[in-house]
Amino acid sequence: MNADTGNAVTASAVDGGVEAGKGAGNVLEASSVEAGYGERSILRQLDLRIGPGEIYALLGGNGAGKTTTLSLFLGFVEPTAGRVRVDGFDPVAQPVQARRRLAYIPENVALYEHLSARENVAYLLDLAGQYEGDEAIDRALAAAGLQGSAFDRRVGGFSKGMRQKVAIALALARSVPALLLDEPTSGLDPQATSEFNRLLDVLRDRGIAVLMVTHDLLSAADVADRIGFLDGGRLLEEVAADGEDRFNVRALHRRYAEQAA
Ligand SMILES: Nc1ncnc2c1ncn2[C@@H]1O[C@H](COP(=O)(O)OP(=O)(O)OP(=O)(O)O)[C@@H](O)[C@H]1O
Repeated sequence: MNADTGNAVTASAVDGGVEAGKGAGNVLEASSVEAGYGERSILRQLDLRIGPGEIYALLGGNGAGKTTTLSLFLGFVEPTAGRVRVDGFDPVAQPVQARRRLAYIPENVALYEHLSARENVAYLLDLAGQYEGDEAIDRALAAAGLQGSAFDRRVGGFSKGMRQKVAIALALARSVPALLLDEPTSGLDPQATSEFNRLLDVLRDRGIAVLMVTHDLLSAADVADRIGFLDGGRLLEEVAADGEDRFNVRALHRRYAEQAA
């Protein structure tokens, strides 16, 4: 995918304030969706619903349609049947409203390399017409787990984990109800992965609906509230976290390996 965090922000700059969402219960919703590229059908009867404060991990082998699912919510792929909503708005028919309610964090976060973390967030918020002073930005950067000493450093030298924190700070400062993540833990070491997962806990506490596309079963089992398995554009199975043990990781792994085979 080519979109970056800035695209969503820029597109949203034209829309005024974010009024209460129209989606009753579900922030991200795909119902009986058929979608593809040209004549090629990719997503088949896709049903996906993610509520406020819910973290949903979408797993599936290469080519299963995970990124296409993210593209649906971003309005880059138009369904040929069914319905897609972001906080009640149709991403194709109402792109400005839908994108204003959405933050998208790609596998590699694109930032302005010569600007500091604080300047990046300030600039992107300003473009969105949502700049409310540096104090709010500092609060968002701190909530995203970035160390204070990094606020004024150019992001050019930041690790993937630090760049994600800047992008999440932007999402927090924009007060978006929904967040899309594309393979957020690929290339992160176990400590950075664990830090990232704890950051998702913060997003859950703030009531943000998170759709995370990933191959990282352990991370999904650690942080997700529900895990969905996509295969050939169909959602084959959904499992929900249950009790203290949350998920049976061995069973999940078996399931995933069978499906990918
Ligand atoms: N822009 C496009 N035009 C045509 N076909 C595409 C396009 N983007 C993706 N596809 C095809 O759609 C199918 C699903 O791709 P998608 O990127 O959604 O899968 P994925 O589950 O994200 O895979 P991966 O884990 O490899 O990222 C693949 O067969 C892919 O080749």
